Amino acid sequence: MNNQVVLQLDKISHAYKNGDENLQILHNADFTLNHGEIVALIAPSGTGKSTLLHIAGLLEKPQKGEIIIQDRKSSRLNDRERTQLRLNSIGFVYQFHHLLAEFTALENVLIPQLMARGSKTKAVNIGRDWLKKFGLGHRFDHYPGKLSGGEKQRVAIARALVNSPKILLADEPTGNLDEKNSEHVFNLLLQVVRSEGLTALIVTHNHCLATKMDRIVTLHEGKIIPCHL
Ligand SMILES: Nc1ncnc2c1ncn2[C@@H]1O[C@H](COP(=O)(O)OP(=O)(O)OP(=O)(O)O)[C@@H](O)[C@H]1O
Repeated sequence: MNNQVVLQLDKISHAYKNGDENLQILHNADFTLNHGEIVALIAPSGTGKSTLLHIAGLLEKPQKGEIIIQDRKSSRLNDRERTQLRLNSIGFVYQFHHLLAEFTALENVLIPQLMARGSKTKAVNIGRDWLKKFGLGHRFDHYPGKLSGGEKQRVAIARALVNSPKILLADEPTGNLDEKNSEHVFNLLLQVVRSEGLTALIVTHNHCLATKMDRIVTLHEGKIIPCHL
C-alpha cells in the first residue's frame, strides 16, 4: 500500500436543526483515506455515520470544510462536475440493495455504466465481468424477485463497482443479511476490493467484520478518531 491520499476531509462541520435543537454532527472533522486502504467506521446509532458517508461521497454539501477527491477540491466544482466526479470516482452500497425490480441483475448493474459512458456493448461485457467476480455468472437474466437476499446484495455491490470507482463507500453493506450470509458477502466484498486495489470506507456494527479491515475509526464529539476494539 502506498500513502497516496485518494479522499481527504478537511475541517468538515455539519449540523441539522431539530426544532430548537442544533444537532452538531461533524465539527472540524479531518479524515484521510489512503490508496488501497480499507477502513471500518463504527459508531453508535444516530452519531452521523450515514451523514459522513453522504458528505464524503458528494451527495450532501457540508456547511463548512473541504472534500478533496483525487486532488480535486469539491468546493471548486459546479453541480455537473460534482456529479461526474461522483459517477467516476465513487461507488455506493447501502444496507438495502435498491435494485430495480423490473430490471434483470445484468440490467441493474449496467445502469451506472450507461450513465457514465453510454456504449451498450462495452457496458454489457463490463457488467457481466463484475457479476462473475461476485459469483453471479449464472444469474445475469434473473430478476431481483428471483434472487436470494445475499445474491441481491452482491448484485448491488457489483453495480457500485461497475464504473471502477477508486473509492467504495458502504453503509452497513451486509446489515440486512443473516450472520452466515453476511460473513460470506462481506468476505467476497473485501476480497474483490483488495484484488482490484480499491479504497473503501465501510460502516458496520459488527466488530468481528471491522477487525478484518486495515484500520477502524469512530465518531466522537463531531470528530473522526481512531478506534481500538
Ligand atoms: N436531513 C436531516 N435533517 C435533520 N436531521 C437529520 C437529517 N439526517 C440525519 N439527521 C439526524 O442526524 C443524526 C445522524 O444521522 P445519521 O443517519 O447520519 O446517523 P447514523 O450514525 O448513520 O445512524 P444509524 O446507525 O442509526 O443509521 C440523527 O440524529 C438523525 O436523526
